[in-house]
Amino acid sequence: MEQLRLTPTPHLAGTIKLPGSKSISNRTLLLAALSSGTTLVRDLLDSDDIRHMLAALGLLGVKVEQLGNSRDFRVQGVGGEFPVKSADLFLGNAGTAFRPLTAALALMQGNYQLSGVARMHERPIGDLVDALRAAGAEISYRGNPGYPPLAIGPASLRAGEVIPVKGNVSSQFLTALLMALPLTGETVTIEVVGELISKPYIEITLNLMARFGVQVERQGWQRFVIPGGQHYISPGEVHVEGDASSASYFLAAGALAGGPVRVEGVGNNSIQGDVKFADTLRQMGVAITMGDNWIEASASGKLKAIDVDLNHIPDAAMTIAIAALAADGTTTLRNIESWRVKETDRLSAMATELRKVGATVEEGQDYIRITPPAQLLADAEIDTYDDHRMAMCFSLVSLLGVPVVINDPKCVAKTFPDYFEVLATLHD
Ligand SMILES: O=C(O)C1=C[C@@H](OP(=O)(O)O)[C@@H](O)[C@H](O)C1
Ligand SMILES: C=C(OP(=O)(O)O)C(=O)O
Repeated sequence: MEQLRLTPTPHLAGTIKLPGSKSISNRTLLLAALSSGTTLVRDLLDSDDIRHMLAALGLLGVKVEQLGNSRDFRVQGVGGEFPVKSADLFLGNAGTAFRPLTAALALMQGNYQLSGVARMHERPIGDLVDALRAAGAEISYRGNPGYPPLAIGPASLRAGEVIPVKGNVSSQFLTALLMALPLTGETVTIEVVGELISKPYIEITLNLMARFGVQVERQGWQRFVIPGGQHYISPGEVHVEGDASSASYFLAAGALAGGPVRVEGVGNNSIQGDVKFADTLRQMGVAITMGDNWIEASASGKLKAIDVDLNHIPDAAMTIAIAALAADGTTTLRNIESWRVKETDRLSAMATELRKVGATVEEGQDYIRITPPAQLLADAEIDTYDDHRMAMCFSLVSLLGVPVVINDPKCVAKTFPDYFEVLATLHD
């Protein structure tokens, strides 16, 4: 097993340029592929999740050209229908590829097989499959009911139905329906059953759909009407902004190790909900400044313990669990049950690994309560569970005065392959 030992770095400052947003990269690739016209996608993220989407689109007959060695890509849209009608797609552990492709392929009148890594086969997809079946899709489970792998056949679409979808397990199911159902050309109503989680991700979806010419009428978070007769049309160019979840590690570094640390690529103009991570740091007493395209964090004394609902920023919320190690008391993160069905059971993993550095942790079904120790334990060997965010989060322990060992650090490849190299560019 590979291990990375990070030595204590009491003070860090500097500026980093963020890699592209995962959520925007994969949505933009799919929308560009489904649209009519050619789209120049600029500053696409370079990571495993995006490679899986690119490979899938290639197998489905979409022409995507990388411009030299840049992260700019030219996507030739297929005008609503993939030319390849039969394909076997492997999508790793990329939720932003698996869920939206399931919905789009369910409408393609072809035969497709979708699979992923073992963990992807433990991540639920039943609520999305139920919703697609209500629209007339033909989808079967090749393993356990409710989970990938899936087999998709030609649909017998039912026009004019109201499609119900549960919103309490993953917002990606609603995102997938929103992106795919305009392909039917019919007016479609999607009704969210129960409380919708991770709401800001739906704003990203609607924003990008609008850029590709498809408008959705919404009544709050409960009802989404896609008027018929709309088609995705390339806007010509889409720039992928920096990843706001990846920004959280550097902003936390500024908060824990003096700073100032500035991230470039997200700011006031961002369409990503995870920029709100900065507000939570502010609540903890961190000094935050923000421009249209940058955010800066620096420490201003000991962090304050907080009790917060973080349902709106489930990914960046993990970084708050680490900031809690530097707080003046017990911090409680609430309404984060979706952590249990992500790259690993993150509530259990976070509790186990925080205890290794000496924290007292209470793990609830949908919350975690963290009390820092008087003295952090040195050289804790942190297991990462093939979860990029576990590795990136626990790297920050080295900013709290003790060395830390990260097991299997390469799992950061899911969203941020050169994370540790970029972290090392911050200086004393
Ligand atoms: O739509 C998206 O781009 C995402 C939605 C969130 O998932 P859930 O809606 O499952 O919480 C988030 O955790 C994931 O990393 C990306
Ligand atoms: C939950 C995550 O990924 P996915 O897009 O696979 O759901 C994540 O990146 O934290």
